[in-house]
Amino acid sequence: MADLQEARLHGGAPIPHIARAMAEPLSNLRPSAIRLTGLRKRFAAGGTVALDDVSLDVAQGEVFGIVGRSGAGKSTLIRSVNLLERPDAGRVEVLGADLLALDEPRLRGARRGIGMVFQHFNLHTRRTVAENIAFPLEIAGIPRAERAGRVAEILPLVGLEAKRDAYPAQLSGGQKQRVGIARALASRPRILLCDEATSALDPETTQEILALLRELRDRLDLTVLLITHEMAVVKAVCDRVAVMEAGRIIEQGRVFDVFTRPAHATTRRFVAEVIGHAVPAGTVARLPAPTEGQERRLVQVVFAGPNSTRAVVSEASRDFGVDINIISGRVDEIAGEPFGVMALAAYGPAQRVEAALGWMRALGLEVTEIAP
Ligand SMILES: Nc1ncnc2c1ncn2[C@@H]1O[C@H](COP(=O)(O)OP(=O)(O)OP(=O)(O)O)[C@@H](O)[C@H]1O
Repeated sequence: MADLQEARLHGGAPIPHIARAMAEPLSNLRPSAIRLTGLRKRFAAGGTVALDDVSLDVAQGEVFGIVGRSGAGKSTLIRSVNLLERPDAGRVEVLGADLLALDEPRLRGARRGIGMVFQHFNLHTRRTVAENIAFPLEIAGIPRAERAGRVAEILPLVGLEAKRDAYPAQLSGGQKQRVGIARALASRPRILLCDEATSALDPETTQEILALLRELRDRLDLTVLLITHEMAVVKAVCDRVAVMEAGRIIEQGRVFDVFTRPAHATTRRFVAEVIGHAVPAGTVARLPAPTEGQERRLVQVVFAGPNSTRAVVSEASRDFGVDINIISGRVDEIAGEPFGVMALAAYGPAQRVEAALGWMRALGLEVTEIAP
């Protein structure tokens, strides 16, 4: 019961090992790579507001995800970072440069430091893999010999040496996206923007591409900003995430914190898609009713950090004299940290049930009521 005593000593505040898990995010330790301030964008007078006062700070070396439903403003936001979309108001700073203040030649230079990967790869079908990768360098006027050198440097990074002379039609979806990533890296950017880069891929290939992005981030010290409508992508690859809705960022934070403590209802729905803790109504209907003098509380318990594998249910049941029925449960890993979620039905005299749930909360677990 060491954890319980520790939790009591700390009066229900986050206990030290959980506080440690929430330690300094990368964003506080490294300078900013992308800083967006007060961005606004409306495509037509009286039309939808695509960006409504959006501010965002992405640290160098981070993989930062923007998640939101269709129409939330994600594409407009990511395209604002290299000014493919010009905001009506606000400030766009990339690696310290104020992009909106640059003239055209300087903006072209700044854009070479920002690679972009697209959902549908956008490859030239009549060019080979090597020629596709070299294409942006050709446009930038880089001599042939140097282009060849860069291509030779990049191909092994994306695992495509053997496909150098293949045409896009001869490649799988995952290989096509590797070409898309290689092409984005051709100008040796410091920043990679990924616009739904895995949305056209099957789940297994998605995981491969996401792993590649992380590996490239580590090897090349890239900053990666990606947009997605899938929380599973965020879970697999991001360090931090911002959730967008109707042109606004409604929540942002470390992926682990957003998954374990989503503050906004929309975020909770996104998180539920991945960790699947919704309890079917039929299951709830079949649960036994509480007996005379007892109550039944349906709760969702989120286990994070060191307590994710603790025998909380049996401890609570034994120490507080309540019966606990496990309706559903799973343990997972998010951003390398253990994480579990369970739906429980607790039966017993009201005070004892309340004490058991209070004890779980004091351990640092998130306990929320599920509507019966
Ligand atoms: N070129 C455009 N002209 C007019 N309206 C636009 C244009 N581009 C986007 N919009 C509108 O701006 C809003 C935000 O769109 P945006 O594409 O940024 O959202 P999204 O989150 O990326 O969605 P999706 O995943 O469907 O692309 C939407 O209402 C959309 O209809």
